[in-house]
Amino acid sequence: MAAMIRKVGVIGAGQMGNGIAHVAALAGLDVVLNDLSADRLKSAMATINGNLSRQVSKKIITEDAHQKALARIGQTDALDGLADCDLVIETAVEKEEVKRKIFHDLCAVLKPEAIIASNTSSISITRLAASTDRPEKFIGIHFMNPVPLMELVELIRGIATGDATFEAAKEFVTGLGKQIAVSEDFPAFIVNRILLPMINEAIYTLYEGVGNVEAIDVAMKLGAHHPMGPLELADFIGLDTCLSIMQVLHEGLADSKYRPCPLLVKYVEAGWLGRKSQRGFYDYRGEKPVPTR
Ligand SMILES: CC(=O)CC(=O)SCCNC(=O)CCNC(=O)[C@H](O)C(C)(C)COP(=O)(O)OP(=O)(O)OC[C@H]1O[C@@H](n2cnc3c(N)ncnc32)[C@H](O)[C@@H]1OP(=O)(O)O
Ligand SMILES: NC(=O)C1=CN([C@@H]2O[C@H](COP(=O)(O)OP(=O)(O)OC[C@H]3O[C@@H](n4cnc5c(N)ncnc54)[C@H](OP(=O)(O)O)[C@@H]3O)[C@@H](O)[C@H]2O)C=CC1
Repeated sequence: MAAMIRKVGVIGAGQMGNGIAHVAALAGLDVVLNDLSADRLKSAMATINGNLSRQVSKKIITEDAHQKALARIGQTDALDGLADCDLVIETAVEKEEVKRKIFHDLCAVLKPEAIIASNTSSISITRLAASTDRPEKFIGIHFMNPVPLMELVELIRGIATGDATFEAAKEFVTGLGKQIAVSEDFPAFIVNRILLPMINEAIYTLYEGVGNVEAIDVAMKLGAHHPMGPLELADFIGLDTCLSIMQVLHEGLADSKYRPCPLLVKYVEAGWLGRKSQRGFYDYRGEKPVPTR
């Protein structure tokens, strides 16, 4: 584990923040999880506890490791609770103005030698770095969902990211037992540059009536051996996040092939964001997910 990274701050206690706190604590690091409300933090701790228990019942970790990891995670609803962290990873919503405001406020309280990272799915690391007081200590550390299960983390250097920051991030990620893929700082990096247009095309396939939700997901699961169908995966990622990534691709690469499907826009406008809001391409409110089209 990177000698200099002992305490990790995580901003945003959503599905990614929970996962990052979970794997960092299991790796023996002290973690401080931040979100806007105490209620959100309480439910995040319950989720992390449940996910650790799942790993105990699958014999992936011991009950002792579960309890020690939980005890390593502190919580704060104020950014100054992160002041003495060695690394702070931002995992708030995929909206550039929200992230820029967080970095501005964080820099005012965070110790100067600390590294700041964003888990953004798509937004320019160079641009986000420019909203901090330390672009040479800023980097993209992009985990995949669900964090405890997925092996890959993308590392993205902004134009100003220093070698020492890159090496410390690499050591941190490797210490979590993850593999690294290095991506240049272009919209949506590697995984989402390839994955999200596929998901968007699946939504066009639904929009144009080529197949219904079930047919599209079964086709890709059994016909292409994808572990989840593209619409099931979109719900899993979050439709708001999928739309934001497509918008960054569309604007950043100025190519109509990245146009977000109007049906995706409509679902987000309805507040049907997938699993996290209980409704998306499937309705999750009953015992089993039911297709909404
Ligand atoms: C958008 C971005 O910026 C980048 C991205 O992340 S893109 C998304 C990348 N991820 C993928 O493509 C995932 C594709 N799906 C898969 O690989 C597999 O379905 C999977 C690994 C997620 C699940 O594998 P599985 O063997 O079926 O797991 P299983 O034990 O049945 O668990 C499934 C469930 O637990 C989650 N899960 C399992 N163990 C977990 C753990 N320890 N912690 C957190 N979540 C866990 C699963 O997502 C799912 O949730 P529910 O039970 O609530 O429905
Ligand atoms: N979902 C995915 O598959 C992946 C997502 N990512 C990226 O990770 C980030 C988070 O995504 P995800 O976890 O799915 O999103 P979620 O919507 O699950 O969680 C985001 C969390 O951030 C909180 N939040 C919002 N604003 C602030 C703020 N100013 N300060 C602190 N917390 C805040 C939200 O609170 P509230 O709900 O109260 O607004 C929520 O708890 C995004 O940048 C996304 O692109 C990266 C890889 C995969």
